[in-house]
Amino acid sequence: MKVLSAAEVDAALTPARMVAALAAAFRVETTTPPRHLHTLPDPAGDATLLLMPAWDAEHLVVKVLTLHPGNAARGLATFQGGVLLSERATGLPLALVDAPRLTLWRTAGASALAARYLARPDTSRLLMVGAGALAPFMIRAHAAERPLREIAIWNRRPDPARALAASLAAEGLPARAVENLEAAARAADLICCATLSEVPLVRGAWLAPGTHLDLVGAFTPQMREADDAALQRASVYVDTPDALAKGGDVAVAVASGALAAEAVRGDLAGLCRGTVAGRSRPEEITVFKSVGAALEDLAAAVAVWRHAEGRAA
Ligand SMILES: NC(=O)C1=CN([C@@H]2O[C@H](COP(=O)(O)OP(=O)(O)OC[C@H]3O[C@@H](n4cnc5c(N)ncnc54)[C@H](OP(=O)(O)O)[C@@H]3O)[C@@H](O)[C@H]2O)C=CC1
Repeated sequence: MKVLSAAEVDAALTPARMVAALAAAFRVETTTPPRHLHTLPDPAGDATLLLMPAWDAEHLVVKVLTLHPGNAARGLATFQGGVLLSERATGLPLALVDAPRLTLWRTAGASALAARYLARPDTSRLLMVGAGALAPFMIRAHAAERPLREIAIWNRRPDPARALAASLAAEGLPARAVENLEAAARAADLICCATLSEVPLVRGAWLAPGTHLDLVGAFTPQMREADDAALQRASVYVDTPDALAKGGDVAVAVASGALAAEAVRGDLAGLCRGTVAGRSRPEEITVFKSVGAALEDLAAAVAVWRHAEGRAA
């Protein structure tokens, strides 16, 4: 069994390769049983253990991911864990892949894939809300899908936004930090949020016709990145039906009655299979809400393992 580190994940993947693997995975039949979430009591802040299984005809994965809020003070990353990739037919373990890194790649890839169907073809101005671990992956994934003229980065604390803008500019991307969120949101074609915010950051009233809003962060009912008005003005799509019941934003709006569950147009599998229509008009506002799916981990782990084995993707 290969043990594949974060650096080996980076060496194996490109945004285009990741999106292609996800597009293929969403088109075939996979099984994704409900994820397990367990609380691990911890004096430094309760930790969470997440178990996410999925399989298709050839492979199976179980992602084991822990979230220890106390780890920052210990000089360790908050998220730890691995994705165990095995042969479906025999159970033979093939690889143990760095789970936090794989999660960054597949989450960004899923949003970029959704934006293929939901963003305007002439989208050229991206606003990134948040400057944490996911932000550079989200920006690179969206930038690989379309030529971006402007990349604005807003963060609750301005310094991480400035640092991220500088490092992306050094890669040749047209990135700059901004401090006025409303002005930046009004000027954007594509707004991507990846934060831990508990209050709506992006207001529906700010969205220009034709905007695509990509909501990645809120994963509990206590979390929000966009207000109800943003969801009510938009054609809303989700990564998987889980997003209707779990997480913030869409699930919260559906639970409160602010958004009818039937108003949600469909999921990423439907978009990829052509059974759900994407954007239909240039002035339509669209929302994609993701909560993550084990089938994305499966697609990403297989792509990384195949690269490490020297096999074609
Ligand atoms: N949909 C999916 O499939 C996945 C979603 N996620 C989620 O995406 C989000 C971002 O992940 P990641 O980048 O790894 O996280 P990080 O911890 O690396 O970054 C968190 C970001 O959120 C900002 N933030 C924290 N608290 C607030 C707040 N109260 N208001 C506004 N901004 C805030 C931080 O700003 P500051 O620098 O000021 O602290 C920082 O920009 C998380 O919620 C994570 O759970 C992660 C993986 C998969």
